[in-house]
Amino acid sequence: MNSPSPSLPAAEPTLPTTPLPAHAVEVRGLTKTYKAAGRAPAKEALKGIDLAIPRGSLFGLLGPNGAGKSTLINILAGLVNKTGGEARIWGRDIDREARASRAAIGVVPQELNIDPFFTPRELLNLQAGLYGVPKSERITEDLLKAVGLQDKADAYARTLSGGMRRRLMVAKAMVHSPPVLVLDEPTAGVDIELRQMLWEQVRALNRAGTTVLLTTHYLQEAEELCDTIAIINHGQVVAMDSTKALLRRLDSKALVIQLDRDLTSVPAGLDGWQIELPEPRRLVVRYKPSRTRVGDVLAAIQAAGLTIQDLSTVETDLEDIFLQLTRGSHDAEAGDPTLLPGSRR
Ligand SMILES: Nc1ncnc2c1ncn2[C@@H]1O[C@H](COP(=O)(O)OP(=O)(O)OP(=O)(O)O)[C@@H](O)[C@H]1O
Repeated sequence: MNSPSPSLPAAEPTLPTTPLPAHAVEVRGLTKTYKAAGRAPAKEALKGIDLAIPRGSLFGLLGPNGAGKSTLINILAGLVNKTGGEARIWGRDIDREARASRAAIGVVPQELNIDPFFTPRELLNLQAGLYGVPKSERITEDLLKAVGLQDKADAYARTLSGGMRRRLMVAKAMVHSPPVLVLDEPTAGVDIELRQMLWEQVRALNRAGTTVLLTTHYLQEAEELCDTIAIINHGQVVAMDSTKALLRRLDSKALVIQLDRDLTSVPAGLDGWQIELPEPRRLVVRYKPSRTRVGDVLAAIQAAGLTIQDLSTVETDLEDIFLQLTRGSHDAEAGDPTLLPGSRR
């Protein structure tokens, strides 16, 4: 497979020239209530979302199932009508300047709905036509190259592999050179190799100037790829910060202690600690570095008559923060925040 080229078509838009906005996307007090239908009651999917996505960022939108991510993206893409609030894409209001705001965004949906009887070149030209891009301004060949599909430019889409189809979808979303690209769960269900490749492609697009907004269920994906992250839960933003700051925010560490003998339960002398015994010879102690010194933890272990054979510390990761902020909202994802190292992914 060809690697996507890092040199992608310039992302700065051919929209009427006004000063570049500080924020590629700005959302204020956005609400959405789906009306009651049949027996289904009305559903307040977004309850006043405020979001500011810096121009040039690689922004991750995280949240458990049903948090409102798709609703938010679909409102930005002009596919769902909001109930209240405001949204601007590249400085263009989605109501008052609907055409301009839509021209500023490209959306890669989760489903790979590609017409199997078109070739990638035909498909991109067709899409460019839909966006009214004149033939002389089309960037079909650049896009095919950028996503590593120039060799497949004239092959029927049905003969493309899953990975190629995904890359074609990214190219399709870029035909009108939008400065903002939205990817809905870009690597859902893809294998590790393809995921790495798609990440590299997303990074390349971002380096070339495109602001990227992606939703993901994979916390590792957000942690590795995104410079800024918003976590939404029950239709509200519960955290928005740089990935680094978010990771610093949780004052928590885990000490993993290997013992010299098997235990059947945590010794009574350690009752006051947040402690678990995932294996007969392994204790995991969670503590707050701002309040507890690691020496105190070790002293307590020794005072309980245990001999430490080996130990290591585990830093907080995004999963801890996610679980802390969305705890109780979703059975499958909001489990015990003291999930043990090694049992997470
Ligand atoms: N067309 C609709 N009519 C009624 N309710 C809807 C509709 N679309 C979404 N909802 C509800 O709105 C809430 C938010 O859904 P949304 O799809 O935006 O969440 P999500 O975060 O994208 O979840 P997922 O990760 O599962 O796609 C959910 O409770 C969902 O059931």
